[in-house]
Amino acid sequence: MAHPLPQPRTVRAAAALRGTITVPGDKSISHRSLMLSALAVGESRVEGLLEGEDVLATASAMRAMGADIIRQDDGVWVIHGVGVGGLLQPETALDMGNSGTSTRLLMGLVASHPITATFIGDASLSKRPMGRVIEPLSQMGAQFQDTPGGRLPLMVRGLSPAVPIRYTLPVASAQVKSAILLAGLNTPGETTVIEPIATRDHSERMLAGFGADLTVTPSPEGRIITIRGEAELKPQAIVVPGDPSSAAFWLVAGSIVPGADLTITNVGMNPTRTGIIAALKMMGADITEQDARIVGGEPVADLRVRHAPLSAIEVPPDLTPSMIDEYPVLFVAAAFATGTTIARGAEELRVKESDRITAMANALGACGVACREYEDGMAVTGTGGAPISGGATIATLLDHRIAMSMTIAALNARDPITLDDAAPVATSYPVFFDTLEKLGALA
Ligand SMILES: O=C(O)C1=C[C@@H](OP(=O)(O)O)[C@@H](O)[C@H](O)C1
Ligand SMILES: C=C(OP(=O)(O)O)C(=O)O
Repeated sequence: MAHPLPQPRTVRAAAALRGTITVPGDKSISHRSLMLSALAVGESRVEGLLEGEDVLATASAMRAMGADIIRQDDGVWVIHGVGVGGLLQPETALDMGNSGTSTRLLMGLVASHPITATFIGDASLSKRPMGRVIEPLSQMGAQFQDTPGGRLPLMVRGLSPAVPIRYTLPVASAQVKSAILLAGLNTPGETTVIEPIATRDHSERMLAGFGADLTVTPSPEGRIITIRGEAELKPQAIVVPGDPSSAAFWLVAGSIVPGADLTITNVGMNPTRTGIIAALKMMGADITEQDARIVGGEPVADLRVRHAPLSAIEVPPDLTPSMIDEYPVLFVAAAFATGTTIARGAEELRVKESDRITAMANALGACGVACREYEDGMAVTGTGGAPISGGATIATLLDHRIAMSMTIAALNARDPITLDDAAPVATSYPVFFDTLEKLGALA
């Protein structure tokens, strides 16, 4: 969704943050809920769906391909699907806005249907690499319009029946894995993805939950995930847990603002997503997990975070996939730690909504924090808990996570920090500033 005018916003230091808050539904699970429900025959119901722009882009695209998707007044989303193999050719280009997940996963769905679709997106998405899905989906028989560099806009012509493949992921990406598995849903025979490094497993859990014939086998090469195609999906009632990637902002806020004591309820605790909690705890963060339970097949818990002195760490590279979206806010935590935190092995950060290494080095640097960029990560030298200087205007670069991370940094800065454009927050967390206000932090 294009935002015609930038929405600048200035954030000042906050007094002790205290209270109990919730975070919106998980973005990854929300996208997949809509896609799989749209492929099941019958009525699915989704509670707690993230109503952020990225997920709304998925909803519009699934409607354009034939699914009936409505939001009831009580906030429950009701979907009547078309059946696997039943997607219709969209009449106009599919506008994916800012959402890499929508784009790559939907390319997978189109790849094995006898339809053609054109994908377009905003300026940020149009710079992101699509070659990573073009390559395996081409092996399955899909055709892509000639696209030097593999960027949007991109036209995909699917093939039905498509060709099953066995594919080892060259990059640790849940989006690439999911694109192939979704293409495999409508492909005869067995489609296999080998994942040398485990990434978020929501697609596997949800495909199995919808009744697809899917197996996951650990092996020395990595996780071997096989889906038997031409499946029939059964409609489901889904409850989406709170997004741990959104909770991460409050975990860092609670850690760096003196006197803070926050409880975030109903946070998804899928182990493929909780790297940020492990990293913050290694730094000395005071985070406790309460009332661990299972909701809709996913582990959830309430998280309590209290202000605590943080110490620098070397972030273990094996945590990277389970905290890939949380590095910007981890760099903020590092800015308040004692010592120099070093994160390496995270080169994927350079191809997100912005180059998140350079974006955060520039943003924190402008606020007086010493940062050193590496090709695959960053070193950040912290204040030992004292306020950062702040007093800068930050380029948010159509990147929601840069905007929210620097908002959190502003909560313990001597001078206010201005975001040149806060609108991107709506892609994953439309009520982010409402929650800050509720906590009394938007004086
Ligand atoms: O599959 C998903 O839902 C996602 C996978 C990750 O991307 P990559 O697969 O590119 O690592 C993540 O950054 C994104 O926010 C959501
Ligand atoms: C990288 C992200 O999302 P996407 O790839 O879906 O745009 C994100 O939410 O941080």
